[in-house]
Amino acid sequence: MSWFRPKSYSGKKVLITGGSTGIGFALAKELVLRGAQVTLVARTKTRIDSAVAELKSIAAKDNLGTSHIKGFAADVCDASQIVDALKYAGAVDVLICSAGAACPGYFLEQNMDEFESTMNLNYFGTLKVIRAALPDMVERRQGEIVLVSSAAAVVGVAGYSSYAPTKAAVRSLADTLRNELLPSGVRVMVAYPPDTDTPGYAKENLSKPAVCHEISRAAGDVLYTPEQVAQSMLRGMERGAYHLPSPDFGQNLMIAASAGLSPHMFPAVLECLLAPVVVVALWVFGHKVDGSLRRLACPMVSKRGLCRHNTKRAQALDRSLIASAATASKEVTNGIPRLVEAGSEIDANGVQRLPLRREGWNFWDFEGNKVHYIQAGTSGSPVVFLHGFGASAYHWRYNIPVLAEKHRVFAMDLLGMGWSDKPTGEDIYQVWPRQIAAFIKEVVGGEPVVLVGNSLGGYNCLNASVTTPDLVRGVALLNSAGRFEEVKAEVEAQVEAALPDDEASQDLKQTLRQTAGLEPEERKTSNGRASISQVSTEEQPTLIARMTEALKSMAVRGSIYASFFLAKQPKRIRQVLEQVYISQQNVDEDLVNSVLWPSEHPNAAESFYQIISGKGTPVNVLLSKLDKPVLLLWGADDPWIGPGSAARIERLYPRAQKVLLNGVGHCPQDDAPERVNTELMRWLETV
Ligand SMILES: NC(=O)C1=CN([C@@H]2O[C@H](COP(=O)(O)OP(=O)(O)OC[C@H]3O[C@@H](n4cnc5c(N)ncnc54)[C@H](OP(=O)(O)O)[C@@H]3O)[C@@H](O)[C@H]2O)C=CC1
Ligand SMILES: CCCCCCCCCCCCCCCC(=O)[C@@H](N)CO
Repeated sequence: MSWFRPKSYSGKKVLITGGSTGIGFALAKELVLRGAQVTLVARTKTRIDSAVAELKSIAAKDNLGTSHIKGFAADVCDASQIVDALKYAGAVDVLICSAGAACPGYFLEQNMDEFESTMNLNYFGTLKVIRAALPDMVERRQGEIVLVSSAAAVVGVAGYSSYAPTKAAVRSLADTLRNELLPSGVRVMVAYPPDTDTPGYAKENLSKPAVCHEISRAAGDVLYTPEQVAQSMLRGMERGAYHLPSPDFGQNLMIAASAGLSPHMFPAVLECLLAPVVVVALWVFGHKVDGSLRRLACPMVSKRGLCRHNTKRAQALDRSLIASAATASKEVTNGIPRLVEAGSEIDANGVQRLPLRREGWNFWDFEGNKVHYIQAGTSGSPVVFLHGFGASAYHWRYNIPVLAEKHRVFAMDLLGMGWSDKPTGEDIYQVWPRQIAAFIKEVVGGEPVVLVGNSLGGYNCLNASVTTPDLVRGVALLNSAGRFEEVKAEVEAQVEAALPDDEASQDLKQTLRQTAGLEPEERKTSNGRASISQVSTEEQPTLIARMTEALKSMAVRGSIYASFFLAKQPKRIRQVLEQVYISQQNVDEDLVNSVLWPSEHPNAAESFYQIISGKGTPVNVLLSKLDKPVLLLWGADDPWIGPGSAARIERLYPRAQKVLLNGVGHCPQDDAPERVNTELMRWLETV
């Protein structure tokens, strides 16, 4: 071991998989500062490009060369893409395998798919890259390989059953490779990061079951920065360590204590001295974790008379454990991929409804984004529920169990809201119709559905029915939102009504439309938000005008962000809900939490901004293209989108059936669920 002469990475060619974000990117920054020639590999080109640009600016600031900093888009699960990446990078001196992910959940609640894909990415994605890069290293009798395992490999954190074993496999691979390559001159290292504040960590938090949080809490709830983790790792790499240290001293001791025959992290003398302390500390910590797990599972234990505590959280956990165990056993017997079917509970008034689950129900991948949905019912025609602004699939808590008796029922979280991902690239109003169509095809199975939407969800139902009419049988709109260009549309209707629908009248209609300023009707925008700037590009704006525009949009974004941070307080959420609900008792803690929890996502503010500032095709334009049975199920006492809006839709789409619900507010499905269920079921029979 060269304790006194740290290894230098200056001029070394380093390839980092998963180098575009998180720990991989932090390592890249450290290595660039040490003069290394870094190539990043990840799947998403745009993120690679911005990472490379940032690395170059870091290097430039230190007067280091930037021409050897580059990136290549490749999937580590695909052997041929790996070969291409290695060809692009050239002979690699240091290979760091950081691409990986975790998708926590209860063992019985996860799909087989999640176990397989996580093993595929974390273990085989590491193994395949090493296999491709190694022959050249062996031939040159030099090279370094860093595998990224996790502290979870050693602790078996509850809730990580699809993840921890993949990291244990990575560790074991490192051990065997280290031994096998000992005579070859190729050096192997392995790292065990603690919980680290990365995009990957934010994502896994969305599906983390209560137990995981419980263990983090027992471990002191420390979240390290990727920079801290990368600096520790590099210190270990520089001094020639095999087990690379993490910034968490306790976890390092634990890794050291479980290191078997491999060279330990601490000098043997130090370990001998610390051993008694470590043994006791591990024992204490183990008991602490077991204790919190037992407390969580308490209501189950209580049935056998062992319980002392009975917290609300424990009850919620218990419900979902029991429900999932029941469905899991059903699914395992018929051998089909498992789905978490929504089970129901009974509310204070004796009405059936879904329990709220911190970790959500099912997740499905749409264009690389995680989409959350709830599913119930095994037969009957499919119905898809779409929630409104700030809400989630949970907003259909009273409707799903009832409709599931006669239908296959689905409720999905629109991207940007609920438990679904919050992407920040493309205009969200363009993404939603694609998301809905893909959901119907991939999750529902392609059979056309009836869409039921509330508020912004209603708008999305309309939009999807027009963009992919083949996938939709009918639309129920509950106090649906969306802007109108009504004046124009009404003139248009008058033009249509005034003249007969024959060849001869067409030219005259055209002229009338032009005089009324109706032609061209739609501005072609590739992205709804572009419409303002697009107009100004046509007019060749002055520099001042452009700057004012930029400042204005910054100010708007700033104030919307600020209002988001104010709005996401539980008290505020409750206030707003109480404003728009008539049945105040339905504004309960679960409902508030279902709005609050998703707002804790790091991208939530940006999503909020994009949804508020985005536009999308006006409702009247959508209605003019619509050809489906429509039910307008309208809370008549909605202070936001009152019965006037239903009347407008009726005027533009006379085929619509309208049912006004007196004494009902903006969210009829949750405000007066029984009436909504009855009306919906009745209408569904006729569609
Ligand atoms: N953060 C944490 O708390 C901990 C993380 N770890 C481990 O550290 C490593 C890095 O984690 P973290 O920084 O949080 O991860 P991030 O999710 O922040 O970054 C993951 C990186 O891997 C890339 N990646 C993901 N899938 C693939 C793929 N199939 N092919 C190529 N690249 C891929 C991502 O880019 P793209 O999506 O564009 O492909 C991104 O660059 C992982 O192995 C993780 O398991 C270990 C312990 C704790
Ligand atoms: C001397 C005794 C002290 C013992 C301390 C033990 C603490 C154990 C805590 C385990 C935490 C596991 C984090 C894994 C993070 C991870 O891999 C995911 N975040 C993946 O992204």
